[in-house]
Amino acid sequence: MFLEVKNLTKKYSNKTVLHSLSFGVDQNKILVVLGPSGCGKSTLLSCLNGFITVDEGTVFLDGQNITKLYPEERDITTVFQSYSLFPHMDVMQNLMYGLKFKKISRNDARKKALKMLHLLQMDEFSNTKIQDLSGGQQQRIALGRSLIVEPKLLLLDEPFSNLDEKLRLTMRHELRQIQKELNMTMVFVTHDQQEAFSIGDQILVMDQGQIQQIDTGQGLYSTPKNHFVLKFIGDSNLLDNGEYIRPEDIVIKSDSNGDGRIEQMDFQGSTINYLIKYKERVFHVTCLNRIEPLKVGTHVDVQYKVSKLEEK
Ligand SMILES: Nc1ncnc2c1ncn2[C@@H]1O[C@H](COP(=O)(O)OP(=O)(O)OP(=O)(O)O)[C@@H](O)[C@H]1O
Repeated sequence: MFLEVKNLTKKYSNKTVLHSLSFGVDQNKILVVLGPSGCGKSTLLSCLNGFITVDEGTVFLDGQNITKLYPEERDITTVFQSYSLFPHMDVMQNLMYGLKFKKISRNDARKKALKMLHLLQMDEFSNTKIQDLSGGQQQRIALGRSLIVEPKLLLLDEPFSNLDEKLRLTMRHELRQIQKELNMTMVFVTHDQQEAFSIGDQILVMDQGQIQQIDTGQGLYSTPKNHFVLKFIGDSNLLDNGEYIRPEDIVIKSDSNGDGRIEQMDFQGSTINYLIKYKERVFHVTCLNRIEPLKVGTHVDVQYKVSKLEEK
């Protein structure tokens, strides 16, 4: 494993925030750390980049034990939610800043910065002042400034959460393109499961400082290991004994003799969400928008597929 974390524990004045975490990330892959607010995501990143010290455990990067190194001794850069660019410098100066501490000529630094601008699709902004950039453009430059020093590991702490929905989608796509182009290894923190699905090669689901499951997005969705993951990832209709039905696993058809009834209809565009009453219970149902939406009060025939948690 390129990044290997073993039994990492972090306490804040006797309160354990990270409980003996062990996981790894292969080279050139993106691990997404996904969990609710306060579960310890940012603390984990700070343990990796060395901003805080760990109480127990080890961190190996590319075979080197970096657990006790100072941040500047680790070959790791971090992109934050706030862009933390230098407002008095222009785009090129911001990009070239990190290279000042590397032994490369000013000319080579300039070439690298121009190449990075091109990769970020921002060629025409080289001399633009930071305050004249939009939020999305600033975050691109912040990303470029971290990437230009070619760190072994890039950490990203909710980097797109200040951007609007559409830009977030674009940035996710662009990040994956850039990651492939530069062969970067990344740990990306988010509380947004759609973001985790679209970015992560692997997703580490965390709750209260404990790893709940590490898997691909598809793996988490199709085989959640416990109730937390089941409830946190996607929507589901919980039954008894660890059984559940995903909303898309219920098929409804208008049928005046059917024993289901539409209680609510929520039009979403490409999909339609329904609440149906069936056998004295309420179920969430998601259908593709292929037929005319069923009206509240319509009786429906109900077919479904039940899934089961491996652990209860
Ligand atoms: N410097 C600190 N001193 C004491 N407790 C802290 C400190 N920093 C974080 N904590 C606590 O540690 C826990 C984890 O916080 P952390 O910021 O890592 O969570 P998070 O998952 O990143 O949350 P969010 O998504 O809201 O940013 C929380 O209970 C928080 O209150």
